[in-house]
Amino acid sequence: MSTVIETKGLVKRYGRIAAVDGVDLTVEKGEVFGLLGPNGSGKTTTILLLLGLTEPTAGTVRVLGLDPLRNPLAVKRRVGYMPDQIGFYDNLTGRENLLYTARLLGLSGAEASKRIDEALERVRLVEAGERRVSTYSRGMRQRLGLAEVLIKQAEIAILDEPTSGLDPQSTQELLDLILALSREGMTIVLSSHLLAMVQSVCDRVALFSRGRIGLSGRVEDLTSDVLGGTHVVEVEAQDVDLAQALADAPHITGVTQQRPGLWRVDADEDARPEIARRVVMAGGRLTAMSIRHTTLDEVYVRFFEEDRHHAAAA
Ligand SMILES: Nc1ncnc2c1ncn2[C@@H]1O[C@H](COP(=O)(O)OP(=O)(O)OP(=O)(O)O)[C@@H](O)[C@H]1O
Repeated sequence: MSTVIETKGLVKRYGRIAAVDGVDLTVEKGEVFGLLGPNGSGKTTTILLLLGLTEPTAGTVRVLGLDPLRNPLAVKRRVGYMPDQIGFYDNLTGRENLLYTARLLGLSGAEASKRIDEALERVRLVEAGERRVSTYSRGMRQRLGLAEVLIKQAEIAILDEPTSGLDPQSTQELLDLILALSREGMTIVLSSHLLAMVQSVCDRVALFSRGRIGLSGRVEDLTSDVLGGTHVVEVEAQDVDLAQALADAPHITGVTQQRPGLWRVDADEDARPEIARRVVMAGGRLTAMSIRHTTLDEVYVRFFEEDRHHAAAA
């Protein structure tokens, strides 16, 4: 693996506000890396610093081994950027917009047409490509944004809130497209405040809070480190003390009673068969059981709540 993005002690202050407050970030080639956190936590500012679009107050940034402030053109050539609000010429068609980008890249007519055809096909805008962008939905604009990244043959794509404002189906389509690009070797950095929605596509994530990265790592590792398990089983049962019945059960990392007859069981694998067996063995009556994966939203809430408690106690 080789490191393609590295920041050390990155700080960006706007007057008294530290938008980014000491960020150390490493992204490896071919990863899908998520910058996740609520509005205002410093994700966009971090992205602007990676692209050399704003100057750090302190710290260093290297993108593909280059300092984006000193080599802005070299970085721009090799890194595709899709901002939160993508600017297209609304009166031009999708294809004409891409042609404009291709000209800026200095591509010859034949090469530009070839790349545009391939990109439109890839993002499923072949027919819509002939229509004015003013008629596009938000999802189509986002896909046209990705087409632009494709035309550039970027080594890294940096996508700011790519799924915001999209309906569930368009979100899934865009995430599938991002995964496909990653499988072909493109490194992807994306930001989002919708933690659960993007956790499925990210190899690693960094959770931002107030300009800092509180936690980072693989999603499964974060959920098991912070929550003690990767699965949550909700159990409804009568005539049983579930905490006692599961006391020494394997793979169970926590049992919390939510109300009489209803428990949340944290586990590091699908523990439903063992739970069912133990309820019955203890003479109880199982009335319902459901399972889901733990989400990054839960990790976020738990971690930053503890963080706040520690800060308050200090
Ligand atoms: N140009 C600026 N001038 C002053 N303050 C700014 C500027 N840009 C960002 N900030 C502040 O820095 C903090 C971090 O903002 P940033 O846009 O990086 O957060 P974000 O996590 O990307 O949020 P969002 O999802 O809303 O874009 C916020 O408090 C914001 O108000």
